[in-house]
Amino acid sequence: MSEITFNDEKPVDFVAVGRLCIDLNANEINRPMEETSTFTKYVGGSPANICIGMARLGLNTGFIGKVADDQMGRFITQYLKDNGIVTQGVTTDRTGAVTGLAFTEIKSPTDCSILMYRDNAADLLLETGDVNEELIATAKMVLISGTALAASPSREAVFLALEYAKRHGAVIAFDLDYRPYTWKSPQETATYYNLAAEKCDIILGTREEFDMMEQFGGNPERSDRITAAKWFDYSARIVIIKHGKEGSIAYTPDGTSHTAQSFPAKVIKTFGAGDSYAAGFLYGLMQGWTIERSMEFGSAAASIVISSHSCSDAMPTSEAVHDYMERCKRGEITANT
Ligand SMILES: Nc1ncnc2c1ncn2[C@@H]1O[C@H](COP(=O)(O)OP(=O)(O)OP(=O)(O)O)[C@@H](O)[C@H]1O
Ligand SMILES: O=C(O)C[C@@H](O)[C@H](O)C(=O)CO
Repeated sequence: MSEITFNDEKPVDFVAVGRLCIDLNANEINRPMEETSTFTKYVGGSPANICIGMARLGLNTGFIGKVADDQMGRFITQYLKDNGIVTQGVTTDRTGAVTGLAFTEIKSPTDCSILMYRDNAADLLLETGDVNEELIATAKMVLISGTALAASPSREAVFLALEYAKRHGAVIAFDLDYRPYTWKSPQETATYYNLAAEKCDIILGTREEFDMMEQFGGNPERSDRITAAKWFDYSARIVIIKHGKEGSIAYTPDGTSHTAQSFPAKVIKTFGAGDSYAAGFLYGLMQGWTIERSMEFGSAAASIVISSHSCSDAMPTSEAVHDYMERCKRGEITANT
């Protein structure tokens, strides 16, 4: 068992707060975007992907975010509904803001990048008045995502969501989801990330994301243990540092570390790994599994998503993850990278 317990009387398992966007993933892969003609449209944005992942795994989920009053915004809201996600916390911008677009370039399984169109993006216009306290009050877990801290008024909305989550006893997870393009300076970024992380029970990020938060000093060796230890003086009960294909490590306040290896994958593109890992890991915790078992499940979910063309649409069911793990054990799946 992990140290984390959930209030079983609450009807909603999981609410994510933050960005709802569109991914346009290149259809002609293994080439630069200059040579790509067609893209497939998917719902995107890290917290959206995680929430869709949790819904696919069978949990009751809801979302708090803002969409543009356009075809893309309506597509996103409908997709969430079709996946059984409660959308009462999804508001619509009325100022003419647009939907953030992420064009993904897949040059090779290990060389992927994202070209962002995020000027006047609706998701960053989420206001404090849009944060649905009623929905948060019904949730066992609330997840925030770092990109929503990049600008006002979304930044204040996230801090209010944290306040509501604390008030109503939700477990709070923070996926660092650091995207440099939405921020003005590294110093500003680290300031707000650190302020938010102080309030969270579970913090998930890559080594590079934690490096960004530690830019004011204190961990020159880039030690995962030192990174994690800092947060146990605040609210954290689990800190996970992800290392891509090398796997991941979790720390708990008693100083114990827990590791997970990655699963083999026929990688198409690497983005979406972190989101599917988060969904699988948090789902495992909510089933009362150990941290190791939850990390293993998250790692297998990540391998499935990176072996697929999309992030959101490829989020697996629980049966699909278990099946994948079995097939890996039998040696039926080997890595291509
Ligand atoms: N090439 C890979 N092969 C197998 N598993 C992988 C690979 N890359 C990532 N993973 C799995 O996904 C998990 C999270 O990956 P990573 O550390 O890259 O997170 P991330 O950087 O947040 O992902 P993203 O690329 O979505 O932003 C890893 O712990 C691992 O289990
Ligand atoms: O909004 C982004 O930054 C891109 C995401 O939409 C995309 O789905 C992704 O990178 C997943 O991690």
